[in-house]
Amino acid sequence: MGTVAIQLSNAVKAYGRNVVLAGLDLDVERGEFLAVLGPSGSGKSTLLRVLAGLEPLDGGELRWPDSPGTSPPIVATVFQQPLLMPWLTVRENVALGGRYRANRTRFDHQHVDELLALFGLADLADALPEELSGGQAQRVAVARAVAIRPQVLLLDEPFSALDPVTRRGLQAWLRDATRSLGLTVVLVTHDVDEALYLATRIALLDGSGTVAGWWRAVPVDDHEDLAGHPLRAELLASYPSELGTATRGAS
Ligand SMILES: Nc1ncnc2c1ncn2[C@@H]1O[C@H](COP(=O)(O)OP(=O)(O)OP(=O)(O)O)[C@@H](O)[C@H]1O
Repeated sequence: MGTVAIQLSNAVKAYGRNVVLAGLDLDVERGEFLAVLGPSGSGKSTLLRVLAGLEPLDGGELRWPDSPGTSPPIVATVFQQPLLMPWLTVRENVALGGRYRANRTRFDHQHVDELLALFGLADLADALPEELSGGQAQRVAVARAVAIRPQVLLLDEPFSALDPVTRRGLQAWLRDATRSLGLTVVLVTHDVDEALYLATRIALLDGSGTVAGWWRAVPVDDHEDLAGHPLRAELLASYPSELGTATRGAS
């Protein structure tokens, strides 16, 4: 196992009588791309909010073994919707991320320009969000998140609202971008193929608030190779058909 960046132990989270995380253990290794799979309502978004520090736990512990002292790593989160500031240009939206970091009052123009170039947004720098396609807007959202120079990037189904072709393109782009930045990534998704294309490790939630199984994965280079991916059938067979009905676990 690699160096553990985030460790969640025996996590419990309930909304009233609805117990969403029921003693869940999860670790995130530094530099990995972890995909968390699970059916709708299994607690993926809740788990991500817990990892982001946006949601307090009712039980258990969140630790950052790899960080100095007890301070958490710098974590950036991207949600299903891009949530861009509609009155700011692409450049200003991306710069906003960098400005929040360390309470900067001025934009780091060079860093913003580098990100715009890396994310293929240079030509759109002066566009407003209303002029962007869904895929372009989500790229801006990721660039804005990365502008705070995070160690960990948390992604909550960032491409779920996009058409399949755009989605594939963005998956390829995300993989290249996060690799070149050396980020630790946690992606929650209900799409087995998205997990197999992107992830170096996969956790499947069982629909009862714990993890049904873990898999090490070797991402494929081409979407066309996903149909024959050796883990695909196993993951699909293990996938809970509804909440609380995982068919079998895996190691
Ligand atoms: N803020 C909240 N208040 C009350 N209940 C919540 C809240 N957030 C989530 N829940 C409930 O927790 C459960 C898990 O929701 P969550 O959004 O984490 O699941 P999910 O796996 O991400 O689902 P989806 O794939 O549909 O987004 C659901 O029953 C949901 O209704």
